[in-house]
Amino acid sequence: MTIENRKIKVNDLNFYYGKTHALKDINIDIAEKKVTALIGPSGCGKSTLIRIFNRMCDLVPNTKAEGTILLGDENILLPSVDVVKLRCKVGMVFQKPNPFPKTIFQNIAYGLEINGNKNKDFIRFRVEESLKKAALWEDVKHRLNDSALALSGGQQQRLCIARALAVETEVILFDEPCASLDPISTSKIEELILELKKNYTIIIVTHNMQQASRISDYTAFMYLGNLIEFGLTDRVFTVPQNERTEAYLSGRFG
Ligand SMILES: Nc1ncnc2c1ncn2[C@@H]1O[C@H](COP(=O)(O)OP(=O)(O)OP(=O)(O)O)[C@@H](O)[C@H]1O
Repeated sequence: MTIENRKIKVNDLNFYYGKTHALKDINIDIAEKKVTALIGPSGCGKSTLIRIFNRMCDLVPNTKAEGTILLGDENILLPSVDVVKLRCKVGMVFQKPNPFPKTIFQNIAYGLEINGNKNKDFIRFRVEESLKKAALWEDVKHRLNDSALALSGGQQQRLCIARALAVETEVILFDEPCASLDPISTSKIEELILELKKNYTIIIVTHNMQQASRISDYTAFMYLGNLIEFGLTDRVFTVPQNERTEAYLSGRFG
């Protein structure tokens, strides 16, 4: 499927963990400032695919990636890519909120400081701006020096989102961001994702089909390392073209 306003282009991507062929000939375009959901049964390669977009997969020994992934014009799979810079552009939010055991303020300032920002006014401005964008400012503005670990699970997840937004982020990867949250915190994160897509390109892995249909513009269905079907979410959910997509969406496997 051709996407207008493409932010990422994946060409003939194969990925191996040792002998395990986890991603097979993946070709997919990710639209700019839209939400793309990756769905499919356990072990189909969703997390592997999302983790390649900021080279988190490099952290696993004995892996191999083949093919190209263009972010703008840059092939992010090239060994010469500066992964620290890449991870600033392509931020990630995990299943379980993982704030640093530091204050709320320091959690967000950290990414700016390791990027060489020394201007305290700028850092304060960015911390406030990021917390506002993550809909957390009102909750924490009077206690920025409290430990981040004292926040609720939903607040911690919004803090992790704010942390991802503080640097020069263009793409945000969400790997099952609501899996450990209650329904109210989940709906806040969903609202936030819809707000964030005005300015950011978003890719989300989810096991929750309702969530995928509520918040995504495009859906990719994966199975055994293959990309089986990809298209506009409304179309994939209402008239799936592949029988495995249809079986998965109707709860017949997975
Ligand atoms: N660190 C690893 N080392 C070896 N094999 C791995 C590793 N991580 C994943 N795999 C394998 O790669 C394949 C894809 O796994 P992946 O975690 O990407 O699937 P998934 O669709 O995200 O699954 P889930 O929904 O259960 O999280 C599986 O066969 C898995 O066993």
